[in-house]
Amino acid sequence: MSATPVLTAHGVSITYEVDPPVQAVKDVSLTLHRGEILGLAGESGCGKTTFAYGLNRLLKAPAVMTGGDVEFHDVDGTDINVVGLSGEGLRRFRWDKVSMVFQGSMNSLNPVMTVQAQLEDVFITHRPGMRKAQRRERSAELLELVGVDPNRLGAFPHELSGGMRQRIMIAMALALNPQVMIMDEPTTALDVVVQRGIIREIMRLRERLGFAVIFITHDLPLLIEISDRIAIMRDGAIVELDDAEKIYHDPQHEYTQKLLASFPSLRGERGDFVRLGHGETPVSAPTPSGGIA
Ligand SMILES: Nc1ncnc2c1ncn2[C@@H]1O[C@H](COP(=O)(O)OP(=O)(O)OP(=O)(O)O)[C@@H](O)[C@H]1O
Repeated sequence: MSATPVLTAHGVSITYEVDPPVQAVKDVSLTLHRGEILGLAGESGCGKTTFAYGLNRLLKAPAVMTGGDVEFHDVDGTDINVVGLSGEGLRRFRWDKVSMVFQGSMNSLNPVMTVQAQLEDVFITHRPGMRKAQRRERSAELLELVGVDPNRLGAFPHELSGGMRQRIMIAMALALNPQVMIMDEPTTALDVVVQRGIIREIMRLRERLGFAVIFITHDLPLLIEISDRIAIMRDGAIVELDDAEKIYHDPQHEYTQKLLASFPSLRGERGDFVRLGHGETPVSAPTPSGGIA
């Protein structure tokens, strides 16, 4: 993992303009480094999703960004002011540079279109120069990347399990080789075994393709295992941000300590959840030092 920034948020504040107004995000600053997994943890309602939407310019009324900047530092050296994007610029930025996977995204697949048609749609919209054969080839390659048999390209969403559909959403988010993926509770709706399989896949893909991840969940034990750094959010603000190892062994903020204490399962070795299944041999997972365990 490098210490080169890929996405920077400065003093982001977001309010839902309802009566009375809800200030959901309060002056949040955060730097995501190229290739890192940054976990964002906090109780339900603390503002994680609102902040993630703000990062990717996905906020809709009544949510308003009342302050702050978001900057994307492209691999080609260009800095993009995300808050200032609109129209075509915004369309090109989303999915291409920063993509997003949500908890419920597996249900947002179109029920009357095959997987193939939905993957190809991404290319038709964003890569109009691509020929049909190239689109097909890339769609098959993407399914393979996320561990789904390319023979399933002709399937409709209802013919696939929840885990497979979520993998397909991850394939779509990967389609244009984004430099950042924002994952908001991407596996929460799935059972633990399927969840572990998908998380492992994300870790492997990250190793292979080098994108950075903002991984949002209230599941702190999971974040401790997979993240390089963790930000703890409470009531719209980040109260602590540090290396995962430090958050686990030496949390500074009282709220972080409380949050950790609320997970009695946090007793095993860091990495066990992802690496060790029932009787399985360990697979590669990043360690806090950035190496492979
Ligand atoms: N459309 C809305 N109108 C008014 N308030 C909202 C709206 N959406 C969210 N909020 C409020 O904004 C705050 C932050 O919500 P947000 O969904 O970002 O939290 P979260 O940490 O992602 O929670 P969860 O883990 O449950 O998804 C909460 O107080 C919530 O009630």
